[in-house]
Amino acid sequence: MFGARLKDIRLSRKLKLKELAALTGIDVTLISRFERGDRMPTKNQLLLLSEQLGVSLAELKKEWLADKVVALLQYEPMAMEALQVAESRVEYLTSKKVHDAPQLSDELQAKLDRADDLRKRWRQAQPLGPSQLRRLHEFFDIEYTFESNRIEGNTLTLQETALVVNEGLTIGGKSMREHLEVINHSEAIGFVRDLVLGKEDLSRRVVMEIHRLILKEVDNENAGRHRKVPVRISGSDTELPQPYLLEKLMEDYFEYYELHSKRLHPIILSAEMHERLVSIHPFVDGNGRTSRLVMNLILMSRGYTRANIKGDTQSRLAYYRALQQVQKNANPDPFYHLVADEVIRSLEQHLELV
Ligand SMILES: Nc1ncnc2c1ncn2[C@@H]1O[C@H](COP(=O)(O)OP(=O)(O)OP(=O)(O)O)[C@@H](O)[C@H]1O
Repeated sequence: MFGARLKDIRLSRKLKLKELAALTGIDVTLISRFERGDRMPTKNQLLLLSEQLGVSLAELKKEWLADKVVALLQYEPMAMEALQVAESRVEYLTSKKVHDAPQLSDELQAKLDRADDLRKRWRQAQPLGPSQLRRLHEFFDIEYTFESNRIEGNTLTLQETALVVNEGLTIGGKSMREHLEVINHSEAIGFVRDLVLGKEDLSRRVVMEIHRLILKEVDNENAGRHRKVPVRISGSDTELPQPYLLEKLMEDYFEYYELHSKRLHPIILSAEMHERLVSIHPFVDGNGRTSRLVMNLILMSRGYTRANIKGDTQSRLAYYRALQQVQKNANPDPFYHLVADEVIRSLEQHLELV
């Protein structure tokens, strides 16, 4: 217990109560109450006590926090269950170093610098004429829909995707679902573009709306709603959070964004928000497509062009492996590189066409 520990340390330092009070500036009766467990010090008082007693703040704080948890749970019949739930949340938050800025290698920093140079050139090329803009959109939107849906297993070719989106044609031998996936993804790109134009930032509403568009008519019951069942990612043994954790994890997700949106490089931020969303996996289906659109909303709203992660087998496996590196080894580096490479490639392609 905190009080007993505090008293032990004070006595081991051969200090009387009033001596510690004089050293810390904390009232003598208050310190006596701390030691009896009648009162708890504030964070500031904790710091003063640790400094004057020559004991690490972490050591004191551990006892202090444990007492707070006990005080909260001691008369609750569900105390042990609540602790288990809290434990997995805390594990998630600490493993992701939620509040730390990541360390970037020189190689990665060089890529970010290169992307920023290209972005500057892309900005200088603005504004584009309406017909040029339309051609660019047509070209890159179709390619993006094709690749993102290919990752998910959609079998329409690039040409077929273009025919469905541009001409409204139906492709013989392909399911209704595959057609809807193409149309929906294309609509979701339009939604993201409107957000960028209207300067609307990432938010819960935005994520839910992107997801709703992705699953519209394909699975209306789950479109724009969190899953209520446990899920697995096929071919991966990554443990995904139980449904009852989703609300809190999504709250943390948006809190992370708020805390980091102005601190991280936009490419790193977009990679983080992508990876975090797929690792929470809040939806029964469509998590990948939604997360890739979220990543692109972040990039586009900061003046970059879209990162288009490819759906061929080799690229898909590299993408999955990079995600797995974050989930299993808390190593985001390969995923940062992957996103940075795609942003650079995309900017180069856009610049070639203007
Ligand atoms: N360890 C992992 N291995 C593979 N995919 C992972 C992993 N962790 C997260 N994911 C993400 O999960 C997505 C698959 O989830 P889900 O099937 O819900 O999404 P989808 O949009 O329907 O499909 P897809 O993302 O394949 O297009 C992958 O695309 C990837 O973004």
